[in-house]
Amino acid sequence: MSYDKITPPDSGTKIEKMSDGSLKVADNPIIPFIEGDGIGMDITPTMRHVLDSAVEKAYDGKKQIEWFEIYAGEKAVKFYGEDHWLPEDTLKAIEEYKVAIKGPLTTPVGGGIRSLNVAIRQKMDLYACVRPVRYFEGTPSPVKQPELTDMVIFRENTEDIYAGIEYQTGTPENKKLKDFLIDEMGVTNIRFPESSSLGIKPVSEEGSKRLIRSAINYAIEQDRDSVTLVHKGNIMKFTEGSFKNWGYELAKEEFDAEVIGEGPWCKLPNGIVIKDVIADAFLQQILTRPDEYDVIATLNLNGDYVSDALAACVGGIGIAPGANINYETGLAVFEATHGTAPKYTGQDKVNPGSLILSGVIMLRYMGWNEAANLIEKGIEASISKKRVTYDFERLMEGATLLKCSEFGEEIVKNM
Ligand SMILES: NC(=O)C1=CN([C@@H]2O[C@H](COP(=O)(O)OP(=O)(O)OC[C@H]3O[C@@H](n4cnc5c(N)ncnc54)[C@H](OP(=O)(O)O)[C@@H]3O)[C@@H](O)[C@H]2O)C=CC1
Ligand SMILES: O=C(O)CCC(=O)C(=O)O
Ligand SMILES: [Mg+2]
Repeated sequence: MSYDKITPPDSGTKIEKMSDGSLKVADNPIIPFIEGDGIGMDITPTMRHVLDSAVEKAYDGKKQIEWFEIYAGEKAVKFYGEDHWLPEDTLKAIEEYKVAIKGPLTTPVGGGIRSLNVAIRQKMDLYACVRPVRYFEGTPSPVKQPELTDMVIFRENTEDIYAGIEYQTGTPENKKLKDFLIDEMGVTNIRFPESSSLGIKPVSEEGSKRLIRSAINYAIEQDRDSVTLVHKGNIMKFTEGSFKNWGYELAKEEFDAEVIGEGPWCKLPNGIVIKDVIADAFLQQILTRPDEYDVIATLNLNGDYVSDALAACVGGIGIAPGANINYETGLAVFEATHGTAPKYTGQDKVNPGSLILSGVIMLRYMGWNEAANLIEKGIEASISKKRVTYDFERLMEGATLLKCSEFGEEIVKNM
């Protein structure tokens, strides 16, 4: 593949997807990375240092990641020029090297460019946003029993209102759509038609089923107890309600699930329960009875809200990791759940834990479990010694405040 402005490292090997579905990962895979805006400049170098140290230690120097910097966001504009927020080079590199990791990217509110994070997911068709939420012993938490929270969120990543089909009030497109809805579809309940902006929420059977299928497959592989479909189908009957119905249909047709009692809950032959809950009730129950939930499958916007809320239960957004995956093509981009936290940019202050743990999921995806285990051990030990960044330190008694890079060193020391 030829690139316009970037050059892959001289040494290193591409990760390949094999015909049996597995990934072929050499001892020196090339991994593209996007530094990210805002605190990206703080957390990304720390993440790379921790991953490199873990790989070196786990494999006695026999394995090594060959990092390949690619660009998006503000750094892309500096490197490629005005309006080049997501260069073609970047998409090509992700496609060519299959597995990449990124820092957060800024999205302006109410105007300006649409989300580059969402664009990467949509353009690469990374339909499953997988966000595991677990508790690390000793982490400060606002809930009484944070150790009861152990969930893996599967958030649909390509549809829903994130499709960006929106028409601002006052534009000709908005008027055209409104006229169509009122005159041809007989819509009477747009409360203030003259001043309403409009948005469209596409939710498909195919998109819902592939996401729910990946959640059920994960539950089977990881021996989990249940998969819960989280939706707001009482209000949005044909989008969120259909998501729920398609989920049960898939469980029965593809996984031989049997209906429990009157239904609609059902059970797979291996005992995994498929159930559903309305999103607002779910958001209160994750605080009151988190142990009733395990793998979660939900739509894009619900998944966004649920991710940050669950992260808060186990110590905050500073240690909430994520992955964007297409299980058919094998393409995967790993990224933290949090954003660019601009007020902390360049201060070497924030918690790099989210991006480091995203790196841990990436190592597991590559089959490098020994290195992943070392990093988790290092994080656990650093937290239990109360040597932590500001977000944990302000909530812990007797903790030592570390900078972002110092926390990275602490993890390495404790591996
Ligand atoms: N995937 C992505 O790239 C994402 C990008 N974004 C984008 O990021 C920008 C900022 O979004 P915003 O809503 O402020 O959300 P952020 O997640 O960036 O920050 C909100 C708050 O979360 C806390 N926080 C975030 N990251 C860390 C960390 N690493 N360590 C410790 N605390 C952390 C801070 O809390 P406190 O103030 O209490 O210290 C911070 O003020 C927006 O442009 C948004 O669109 C948002 C989410 C995801
Ligand atoms: O793209 C953005 O700016 C926000 C994305 C986000 O909040 C998320 O992925 O959780
Ligand atoms: Mg979010």
